[in-house]
Amino acid sequence: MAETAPNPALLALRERIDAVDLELLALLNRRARLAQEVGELKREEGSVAFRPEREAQVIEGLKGRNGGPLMRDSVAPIWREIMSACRALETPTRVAYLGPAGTFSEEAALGFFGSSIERVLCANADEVFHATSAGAADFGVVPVENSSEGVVTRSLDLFLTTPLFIIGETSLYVRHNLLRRESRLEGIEAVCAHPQALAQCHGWLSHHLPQAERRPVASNAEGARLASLDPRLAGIASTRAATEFGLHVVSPAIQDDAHNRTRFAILAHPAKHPQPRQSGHDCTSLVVSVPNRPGAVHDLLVPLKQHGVSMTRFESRPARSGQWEYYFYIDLQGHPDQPEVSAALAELRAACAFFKVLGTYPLDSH
Ligand SMILES: C=C(O[C@@H]1C=C(C(=O)O)C=C[C@H]1O)C(=O)O
Repeated sequence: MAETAPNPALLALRERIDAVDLELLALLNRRARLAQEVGELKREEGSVAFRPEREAQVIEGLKGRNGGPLMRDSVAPIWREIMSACRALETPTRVAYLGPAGTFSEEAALGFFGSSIERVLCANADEVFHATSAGAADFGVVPVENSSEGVVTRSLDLFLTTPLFIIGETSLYVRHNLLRRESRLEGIEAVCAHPQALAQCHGWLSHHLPQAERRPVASNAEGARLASLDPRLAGIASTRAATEFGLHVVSPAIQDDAHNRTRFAILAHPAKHPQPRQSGHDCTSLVVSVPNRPGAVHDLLVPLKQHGVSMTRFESRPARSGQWEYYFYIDLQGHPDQPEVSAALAELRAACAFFKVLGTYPLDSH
């Protein structure tokens, strides 16, 4: 297309945008200075910098008051970045998650904390729990549930054996792409990806690459890295991973379920981070087991009904006792500071052989 002379109306509008950007920059710095003062106060009090319930309230408040034309859904990602940058002036936030760069866990971590964080890349979920327990990271991010494949069993099992608790959640639309050094499907001998991704793309792989071996590796980004080294290999990963490893997107969105979503839990150590306060839209996660007698699971649900507390999730996992015993992972709506939630929890505790609150946290505000 031939370049035309710049339209004077366009130039004038751009000048006005530049002026607004300068105002915004000055306002953001005013906000940043206030956050620094908050940081000093918190240091004097010995309290932590990151307050997920406060951040959730800021975002909810602004979404409610947004007069447009900015889209309601644009508010959360913009303010998450602003708050991330402000928080970084109080103290660095070290976040552990499954690496290498380009994983969906990284996307979840950046979506929740914003990009002003220190990244602690881990080889698997066990390492994320370990880094967060041992203090090498302030927070951990692990996948807990996928909308097409169900629970991420390793993460749930690890909740039982560590002192960590959940301080937040975030979910992502997970779009898988077939990545390769070349831009065609022919000649792919193996597809390297995380077992969850291979499962989420099972139908597509059977149809389009029936001969190719499906090779499970530690992460999708690791699969992409392997594909960048060998033209016979393909990976299944995000477009960010394609950029990271210089690969072509041979086929986009190959997951069998168009609405494929993964939910991630944000973990912290209770000795270093307080339980988030009530935000108004909270979730409480528990893991319990019941005595092995008739009606025990029914008895679990009675206190919830009696106190009008909604259950949004009920998942069972084998207790590995060899006795057909189970742990139940339960999500309730509400915060223990609400009297009905606290009463229901006390009755539940009395009905259970094992009872552990995994955390109370603001619902995902995306
Ligand atoms: C500034 C604060 O500290 C952090 C940064 C926030 C922000 O930038 O709005 C909000 C909550 C905290 O995670 C605060 O607690 O108000």
